[in-house]
Amino acid sequence: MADNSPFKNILQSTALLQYILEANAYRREHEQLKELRESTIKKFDSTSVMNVPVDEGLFLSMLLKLMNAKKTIEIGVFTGYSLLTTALALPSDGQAGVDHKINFVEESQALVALNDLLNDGKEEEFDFAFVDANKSEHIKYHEFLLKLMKVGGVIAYDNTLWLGSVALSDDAVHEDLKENKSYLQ
Ligand SMILES: C[S@@+](CC[C@H](N)C(=O)[O-])C[C@H]1O[C@@H](n2cnc3c(N)ncnc32)[C@H](O)[C@@H]1O
Repeated sequence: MADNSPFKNILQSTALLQYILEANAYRREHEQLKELRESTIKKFDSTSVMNVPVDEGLFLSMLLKLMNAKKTIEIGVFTGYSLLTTALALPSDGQAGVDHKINFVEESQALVALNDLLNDGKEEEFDFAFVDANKSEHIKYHEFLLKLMKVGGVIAYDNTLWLGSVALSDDAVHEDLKENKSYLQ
């Protein structure tokens, strides 16, 4: 979320966010994640980048390590910032790199992939899930994930606070959104 964000009302705390990023998050970002973030910005332009922000990546990483998560599921990959964050946070079992930690399912419909996992007998196998795909399907993902997660597992949803808009008046949100219709997609 950069200074040039078009969401004037939604992002009232840009200065605070910038401080968090510069004083803390950027300094702790893994080298490969930095490379991925920069090449994503180069390829798609900075205003349309959908990767999770650096501070959120660090939070996910901390959560995974605290939980000692071993098996996770991610819905909504884009260029893989949160996926690589997760892979780097999982234990390596003595092997180098992260390839062996990722089973990428190339399926444009997450609901199909989730259903396949259940049909393959993966019930109660996952410690952690991160959901960052089609927002209107979140509730359906949730129903599948409840079956796929172990008891005590954690399901994390991106955009839960919707850039802070949940705390704003409808008028303020609409003022931002009318100029940024893509935000609703
Ligand atoms: C916001 S991006 C994910 C960003 C990613 N978590 C990251 O940090 O780089 C959303 C992704 O979900 C994918 N997506 C949208 N609808 C989907 C669906 N129904 N099934 C699977 N993936 C979907 C999009 O193609 C896009 O890659």
